[in-house]
Amino acid sequence: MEVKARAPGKIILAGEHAVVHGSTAVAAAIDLYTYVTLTFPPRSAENNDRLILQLKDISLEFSWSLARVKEAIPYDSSTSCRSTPASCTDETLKSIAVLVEEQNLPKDKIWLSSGISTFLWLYTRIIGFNPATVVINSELPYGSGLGSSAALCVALTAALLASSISDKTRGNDWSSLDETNLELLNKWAFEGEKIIHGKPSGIDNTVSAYGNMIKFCSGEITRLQSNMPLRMLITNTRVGRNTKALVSGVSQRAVRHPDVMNSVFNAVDSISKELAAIIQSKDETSVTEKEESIKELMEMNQGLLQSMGVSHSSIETVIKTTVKHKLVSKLTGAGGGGCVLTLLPTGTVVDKVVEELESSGFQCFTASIGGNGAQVCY
Ligand SMILES: Nc1ncnc2c1ncn2[C@@H]1O[C@H](COP(=O)(O)OP(=O)(O)OP(=O)(O)O)[C@@H](O)[C@H]1O
Ligand SMILES: C[C@@](O)(CCO)CC(=O)[O-]
Ligand SMILES: [Mg+2]
Repeated sequence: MEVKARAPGKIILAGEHAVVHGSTAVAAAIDLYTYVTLTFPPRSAENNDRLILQLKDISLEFSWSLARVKEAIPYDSSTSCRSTPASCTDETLKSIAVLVEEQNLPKDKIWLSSGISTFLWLYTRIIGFNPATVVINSELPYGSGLGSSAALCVALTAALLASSISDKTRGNDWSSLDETNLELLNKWAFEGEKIIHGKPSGIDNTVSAYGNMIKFCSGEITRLQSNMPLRMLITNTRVGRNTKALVSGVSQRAVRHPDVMNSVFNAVDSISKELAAIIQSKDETSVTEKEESIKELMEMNQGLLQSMGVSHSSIETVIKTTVKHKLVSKLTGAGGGGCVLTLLPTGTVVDKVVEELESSGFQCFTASIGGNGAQVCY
């Protein structure tokens, strides 16, 4: 039996980091996906005692004997049920880390360890100790602020949950999960994100699961309906970074300067709320006026992100370059490198700015904003 699932990456239009501390943030799905294909071998097959993971786009394969996995991951019946998402304990995570170490990841791919640990946790909790081959392929740059970790957790969980849904309509079309399964999927994906991010807010897995555009605050989701054209240029600085470390850095700054950081987080909250209101507004305000307001909000958000300590010289270079072309930019996702968003007001011609950014070694692309969430195909 084979099940396929896909989940999109995302951009955060406003509110990253502050959202971890209870502020509002606004995020949208983009049309770049992570794909997961799950195949269960027939009982008679040769590899029916193994769990195999293939990362297609980076040409890596991992394989565990199920007996070894069973031995390493403590079995606790209270946490091994598909319908009750649970957190991975520190003890279990240590055992899983040993299973990952045994695969001897190449030194330059050590950053994949948390993703592989998350795979083992989600797989064994949702499916149990059954043999399968899981193939993962992603269109998203890894660790660049476009939610590669969340797309992995959401697509993988979608495939795992879908494999045991009895009411399957077979065919080649992608279909969304029903609300109940979507809610369950989002909870499991959040547990996966915890392994990769440490202390995620849940916004990345939520927008990847539900798609479209959302306003998110302390786990509360408001689906947004955009009433204006919204085009963004995405520039990947190609500077690698790690969301877990950046989130932890902001938390440490908040411990050192609680009053200042609370004011910063409150300001971000207001920015996100105002941005959501502009995007949804159906009043008489012209698109140009709305775009001017969004520009200013993005500029202020970037300033506050800088004061949280998550900007980077490469991000500043992108911002300065786009300002020369009268365009406004902000980092998106965790910062520290990764991707930068540049608002493209109606009628903007991007050729010149893209040329200048790419000549500095950055990679530019546009993506359609606010599309599908998680989908499955049987
Ligand atoms: N397709 C994948 N296969 C295996 N591991 C993955 C995959 N995608 C992401 N990961 C894991 O997620 C990590 C990157 O997650 P991280 O949260 O740091 O960045 P991001 O999600 O791309 O950006 P952001 O969180 O800012 O949106 C990688 O180091 C890897 O461990
Ligand atoms: C930096 C952060 O706010 C967004 C990462 O895309 C972390 C999170 O919300 O989990
Ligand atoms: Mg992430």
